[in-house]
Amino acid sequence: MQQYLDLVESVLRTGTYEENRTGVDTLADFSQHYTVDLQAGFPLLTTKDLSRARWNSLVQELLWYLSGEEHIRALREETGIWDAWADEAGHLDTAYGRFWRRYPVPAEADRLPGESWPDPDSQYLNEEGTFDQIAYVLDGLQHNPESRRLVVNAWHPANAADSTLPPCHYTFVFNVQDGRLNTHLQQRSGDIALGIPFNIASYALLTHAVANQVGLPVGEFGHSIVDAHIYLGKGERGSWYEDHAAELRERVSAVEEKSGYTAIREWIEANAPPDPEGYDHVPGLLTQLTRTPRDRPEIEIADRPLDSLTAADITLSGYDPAPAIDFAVAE
Ligand SMILES: Nc1nc(=O)c2c([nH]1)NC[C@@H]1CN(c3ccc(C(=O)N[C@@H](CCC(=O)O)C(=O)O)cc3)CN21
Ligand SMILES: O=c1ccn([C@H]2C[C@H](O)[C@@H](COP(=O)(O)O)O2)c(=O)[nH]1
Repeated sequence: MQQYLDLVESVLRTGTYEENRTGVDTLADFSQHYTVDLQAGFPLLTTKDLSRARWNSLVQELLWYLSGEEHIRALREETGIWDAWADEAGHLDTAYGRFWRRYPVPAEADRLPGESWPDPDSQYLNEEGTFDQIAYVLDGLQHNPESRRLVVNAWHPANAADSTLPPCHYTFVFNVQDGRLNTHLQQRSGDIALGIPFNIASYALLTHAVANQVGLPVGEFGHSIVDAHIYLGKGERGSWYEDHAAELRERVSAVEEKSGYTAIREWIEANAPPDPEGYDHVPGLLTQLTRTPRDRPEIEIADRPLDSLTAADITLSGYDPAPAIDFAVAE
């Protein structure tokens, strides 16, 4: 997907050196946006291999969001990608599905005069009194597809203020135009090497699943990322970039052929302190920039209700990626 390579290149070309809570410093760029045509194939990156365990992690993560579960007890049987942020019992400070499917609604006594809230027998309310945003948007797409209010919000300000990991992808909107289902995602913070490839594929998959459900063809995926960043490594490796970010920007800006990215990688490996664990994502992303995106794979999702979808209902075909690249996750 060329849009991903353009994003990587843009952060390398204009990003600035920033510190953050993880202790792994970043090169960060403000406000990135792109759109992807979902009719032109499924946007699973082909410039690195995301098949097998990685694809399974991605699919299971989306099914977990849709399950509405606030814990990862079932998810962690399938993948370890959320383990570092959960406690022994599998609970998280913030779980996407909890807010997608069970957004808290004020108790009657806490409602202000004149405010509108659903009737107790509303089809969107769960038995516990929470609001099912997915049921709301599915119903809207079926009965009122021209609506411009088909928003799902994972951000609860009071939870976010206290959480160790508030949602990164925090609001999405379905928007039907020209008879096609578009999805726009708003993300406050994006880990370009690890999180973003998952986020793109995950929301593309969600768009296909919802499109199937409501009988619409897929349209486009639009993605806005506020703090788009590349992790630079721990300790001395990370701080090496503080003095070399400007030179990196110049070198990337001057590249004319893909082989130029290999030369920058060699310059880093020859000069920067070692990074045995792979917390520096720049070399692996430069490798991806040397690669040409291949034809996109296709996705097929069995025709069954969203709530009963399993991984076996989702089939990826024609995926022919370049070799895998390992990146370590900053916690
Ligand atoms: N720094 C950071 N980046 C993230 O992308 C991220 C977080 N933290 N914290 C919460 C979630 C967890 N997510 C993650 C966590 C790990 C991988 C990861 O390690 N991916 C590997 C392979 C994973 C596998 O074995 O399936 C990859 O190569 O894509 C991806 C997304 C996305 N989020
Ligand atoms: O879906 C996700 C989830 C997380 N991320 C990344 C973005 C940041 O690198 C970290 C979160 O750290 P904050 O300090 O809370 O921003 O996780 C992602 O890219 N995609």
